[in-house]
Amino acid sequence: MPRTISPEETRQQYDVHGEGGGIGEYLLHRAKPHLPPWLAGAGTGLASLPAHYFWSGEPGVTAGLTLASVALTGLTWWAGKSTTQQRRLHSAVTVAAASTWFTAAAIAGPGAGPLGELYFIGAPALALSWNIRQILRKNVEGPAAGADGGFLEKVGLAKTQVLRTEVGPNKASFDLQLPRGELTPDDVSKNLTRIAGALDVPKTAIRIQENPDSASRVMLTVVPLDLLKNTVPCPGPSAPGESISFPVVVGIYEDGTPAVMWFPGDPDEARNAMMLLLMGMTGSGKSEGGLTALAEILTRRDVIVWASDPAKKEQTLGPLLPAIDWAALDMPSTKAMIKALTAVIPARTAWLAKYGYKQWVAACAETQSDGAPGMPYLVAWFEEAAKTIREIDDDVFTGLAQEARSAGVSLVLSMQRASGNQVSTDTRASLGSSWCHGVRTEQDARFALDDEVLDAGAAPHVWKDKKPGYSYLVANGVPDGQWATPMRDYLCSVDYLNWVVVTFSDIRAAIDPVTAGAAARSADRAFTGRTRYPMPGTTDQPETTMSNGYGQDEDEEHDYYPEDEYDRRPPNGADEEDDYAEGEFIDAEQELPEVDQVVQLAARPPADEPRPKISTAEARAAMEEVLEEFEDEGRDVVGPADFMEYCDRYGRGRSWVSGQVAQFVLAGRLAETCEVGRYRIVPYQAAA
Ligand SMILES: Nc1ncnc2c1ncn2[C@@H]1O[C@H](COP(=O)(O)OP(=O)(O)OP(=O)(O)O)[C@@H](O)[C@H]1O
Repeated sequence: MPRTISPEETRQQYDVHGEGGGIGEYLLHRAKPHLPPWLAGAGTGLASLPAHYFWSGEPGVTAGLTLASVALTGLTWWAGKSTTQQRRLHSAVTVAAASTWFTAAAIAGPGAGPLGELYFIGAPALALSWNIRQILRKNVEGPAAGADGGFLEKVGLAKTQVLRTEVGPNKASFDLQLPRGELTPDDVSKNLTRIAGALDVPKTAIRIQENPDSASRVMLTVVPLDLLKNTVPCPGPSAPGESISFPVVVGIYEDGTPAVMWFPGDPDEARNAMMLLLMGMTGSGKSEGGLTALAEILTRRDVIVWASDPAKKEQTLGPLLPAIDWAALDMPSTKAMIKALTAVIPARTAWLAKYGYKQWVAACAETQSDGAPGMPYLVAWFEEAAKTIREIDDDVFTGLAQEARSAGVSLVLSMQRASGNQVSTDTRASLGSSWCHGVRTEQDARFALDDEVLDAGAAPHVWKDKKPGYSYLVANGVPDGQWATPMRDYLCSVDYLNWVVVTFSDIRAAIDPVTAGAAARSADRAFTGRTRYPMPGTTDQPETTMSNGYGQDEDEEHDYYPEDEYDRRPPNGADEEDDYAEGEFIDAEQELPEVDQVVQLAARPPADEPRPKISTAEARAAMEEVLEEFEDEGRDVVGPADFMEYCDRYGRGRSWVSGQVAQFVLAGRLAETCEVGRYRIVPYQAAA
């Protein structure tokens, strides 16, 4: 890396070119730095003469000089411990040789025995050894090459200085001072590929961050090893049962910090509600990333999701459908959802204003002071939005995105390529946040990421579809230093998605009367008759919610919210006939055993006595009670057949009970054993 050129070096350069005076002066000047070892040698020789004159024959001095010689050598060795081993040894040998010779010369005389020869051979040899070290330490290529071996010059950043270096285990950051008025951060961005090439790392390993206070300073970050290359399974909900105003964690950055996004705005943080463009070419992992975000959202207590996927229908959203309030899986219902949103947004904004909220905050979802039910946040998620936009007037989304912010609504549009043909510049601009996965070309990347993010080193076009789940998140609340930092989306297994759907079903918010009323008036049966999907583990068929009077009369708004709207499944399910214990196989050919006695245990219930009608929530609670009773009885292992003995308490058939047992397994309350159909009870604390 370059260093500052000192006045001394400048003068040396000046003199090298022979412009500083005559030859004698030049030679003296060049020799000066090498004279000290010679002067020290000469000084030692000269000092030995008076020392011998005064001290010869004095036994005390002899002992003192010998001790001083040893002490000086020891001190040199000790003092040299912070330097290189080579320099430490060289210094100690020099001091030992000089002090020993001086002691001998002071006692016996410098000319005694071999002392004279030793001096005239040893002193120049030692002085020369120091001169050689000094010459080798000097930069033979001259100051222009710099301490970085000319690296920055090679990559087009000549005269740049490194002000600060920070080196971590897999990350090196350099604060660069560019030559003022000559280079700008743009020149660094233009040269990122050269820098990456020179360092032999991929382009995505290099990023720059401009200094907000100076256009002549940038921070260059190099992350040589790709720590994101392994799939990162979703570690579980980040804030289970909390408000949607908590951050939604969707992946990790390369330094292991979580990648988070915020859906509602926060006036204290000057953060707007998120309107998100989720983009990436086919196979880049955007749908899986979307599922990760949706799964997080669906673990929160005060948010509902409306989602549309007219292209892939149930394929993408499949496992999450039971937790989604309105899933529009064809174009007519998607259009109805958009129409409903245009009515819902002003209705919600008016409600917020009525209760004195400037924008949606967690308190909006609580019961209000006058007893009015709260209003959960609404996330409207449009998969394959390009197809939808082709079918509708694109400007609808522009208006929706602009108005949704103040209505406690976030819009998410997912598409492969937000080009001008697919989505208008206005809509793109109104979305504000983007989550960009691999794309085909740099031009495509520009549809989702601003030039400044690309200039800072973001390069999703390098990934294409070869690195699924790699992404850049440029969203409200994400510090701009992270915008060009690659992240890896968590990958959620279907089991995990099922677990989320089941585990949080009880705390998940239901739609509020204002939103439901406005949607019903606007979309009518498309909303009121929307399909509800059965919980995983049950065999119930998707069910269409009944037309329940949502409709034209505004005064009936509070009636739009029937309490048990979600418990409309027929209480006995469609499978009651199938009400026998697992493992009971009846061989029709086998002869029946003879009856030897009849035991009457209890009066039989009348054959046509209906099962008690209780809601699904009550039935689930009863199942949980039964499980707890088993636990209290000290049973370790149970199976669906055990639960069936108590089916009157749930009023449900065998397949419903089996479904619930499957849900206990998904929730970790029961664990599979090696015996099919038998499950070990996991105590509550261990299951949590
Ligand atoms: N975060 C991830 N980590 C590891 N692998 C992933 C990740 N996300 C996706 N994948 C893999 O990439 C494949 C494609 O992902 P996905 O279906 O989400 O792509 P897509 O961008 O939605 O494509 P399309 O537009 O065709 O639906 C997945 O089947 C999965 O195997």
